[in-house]
Amino acid sequence: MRPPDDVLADLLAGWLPRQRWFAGKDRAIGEISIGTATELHPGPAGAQDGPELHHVIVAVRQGDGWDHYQLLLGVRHEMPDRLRYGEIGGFTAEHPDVGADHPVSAHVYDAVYDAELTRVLLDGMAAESVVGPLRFRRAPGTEVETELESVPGSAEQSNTSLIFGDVYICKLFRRLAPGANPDLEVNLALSRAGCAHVPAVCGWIDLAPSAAPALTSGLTEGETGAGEPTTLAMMSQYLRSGTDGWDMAITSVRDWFAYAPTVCDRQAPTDEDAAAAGGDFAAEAERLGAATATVHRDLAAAFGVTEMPAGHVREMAAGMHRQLDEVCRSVPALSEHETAIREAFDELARLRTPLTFQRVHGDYHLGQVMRTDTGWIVLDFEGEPARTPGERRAVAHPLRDVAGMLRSFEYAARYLIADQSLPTDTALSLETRAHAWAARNRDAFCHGYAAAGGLDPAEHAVLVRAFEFDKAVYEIRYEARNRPSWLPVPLRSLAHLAG
Ligand SMILES: Nc1ncnc2c1ncn2[C@@H]1O[C@H](COP(=O)(O)OP(=O)(O)O)[C@@H](O)[C@H]1O
Ligand SMILES: O=P(O)(O)O[C@H]1O[C@H](CO)[C@@H](O[C@H]2O[C@H](CO)[C@@H](O)[C@H](O)[C@H]2O)[C@H](O)[C@H]1O
Repeated sequence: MRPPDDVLADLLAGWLPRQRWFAGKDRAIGEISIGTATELHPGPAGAQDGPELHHVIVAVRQGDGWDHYQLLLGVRHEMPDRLRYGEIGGFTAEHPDVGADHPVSAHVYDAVYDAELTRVLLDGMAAESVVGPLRFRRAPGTEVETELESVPGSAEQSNTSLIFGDVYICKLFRRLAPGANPDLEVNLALSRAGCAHVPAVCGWIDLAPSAAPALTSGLTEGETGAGEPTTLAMMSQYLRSGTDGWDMAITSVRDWFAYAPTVCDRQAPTDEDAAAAGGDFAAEAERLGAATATVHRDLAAAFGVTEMPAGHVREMAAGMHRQLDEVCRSVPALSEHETAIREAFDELARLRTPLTFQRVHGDYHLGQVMRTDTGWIVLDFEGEPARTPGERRAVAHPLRDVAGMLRSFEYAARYLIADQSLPTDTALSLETRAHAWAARNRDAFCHGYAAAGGLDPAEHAVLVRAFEFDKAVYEIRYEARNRPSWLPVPLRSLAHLAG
């Protein structure tokens, strides 16, 4: 028993825009339709009075475009308090045994909060089950433990991750794109190649190509995944000793801000200043740079490299201008920096050197790396969520990732001072310190990257500057759509970059 499609669509219209992973907060929802619905628990022969688990793909129209989201829906007659947080709404259903004459009330909710139901995912992967169009997979040579309870991850993220007993982390891709997800593809290839900087993949779930029509409404032919299975979820080894790079960086920034302003307000702090402030991140930033160069080397070995003629650089610059056109229309505050950004893109277009492209991370930032007891581990090779599937899997220049991480140092430096209500003097002093923190860690990261065999960012300043601006423009659109309250963070750091 699940809500009739029209009832579910109505309930979702109010609930979806409140979800962190919903990527359309800047536009009104025009229409919602239910694509596939697959009962995962109790299954056709199961008991009728226990909680139910349904896997549902919904298509959401906003303006002329459709997006497809994956949901795990729980259905119960009685909602325990511990699940209220995920409640989507109540509905009236036919009684399962006696039918329409005896309606019963029920609740539908986000089942990621219900450990009683999410274990079905582990069971499915352990047994390599096939349920309707859903195919559960185990990584070759891996056994999947099933007696584990899940809790949803608390990290800042665009999808939803379930942590199973500190053993596995299973990421449910929320906004689906047809075809193999690059996160799975790259992680499998890098693990196979023995790369020490990625977690082991333990299993995954995909959607059979026959169900692809549920995902392709409104897409062009090139974006429809060409008969491949679509990745729905990926389960990896949980890095229990790990700390998120973002959390580490923010701790360091906090120490830096708290330290005596007379010293920290210098534009180029010394090692002694940093040591006295405590929580210095520069040594980690340098190690992170080195790990990044190693991952780039392994990606090049696993997927190959492509020499791009100089003409391609002009096309790349044109693409950056196009994104800027679009984002300036939706976020007018960006227009203030438009001239400086366009100049950087034009300078890029004038470069005459051929460039070596390869598979890269594609959305590299401090939230995508974890410091563990064995070193830095790189996560989430999914590419930027707002890009098309083709763009996410395309080769690119490795300094694009470097620029992404440089932007992340700028973000971390300004996250704590995004509050608009700070008195002007305080804001100015903190901005100076933010700049100093970012400059120190940017330098350390670039040094580590070049020393470990990566291209030296200092020798490719035009490229790095254009990539940084391009990323900043992307971020402004991302924040407007996903986390409007964060918009001041990239806007402020952009003001600095645009000088
Ligand atoms: N293998 C892992 N072990 C421990 N924590 C992880 C692991 N993978 C991801 N995380 C945590 O989950 C967060 C989000 O992961 P990520 O793959 O970036 O998700 P999303 O694509 O939804 O942003 C990371 O920042 C990290 O804190
Ligand atoms: O990690 P995702 O693949 O979901 O990436 C998206 O979300 C990120 C935020 O969760 C976003 O990153 C931006 O915010 C980060 C701080 O939360 C910051 O470290 C990054 O530098 C900044 O770009 C990312 O852009 C987006 O694609």
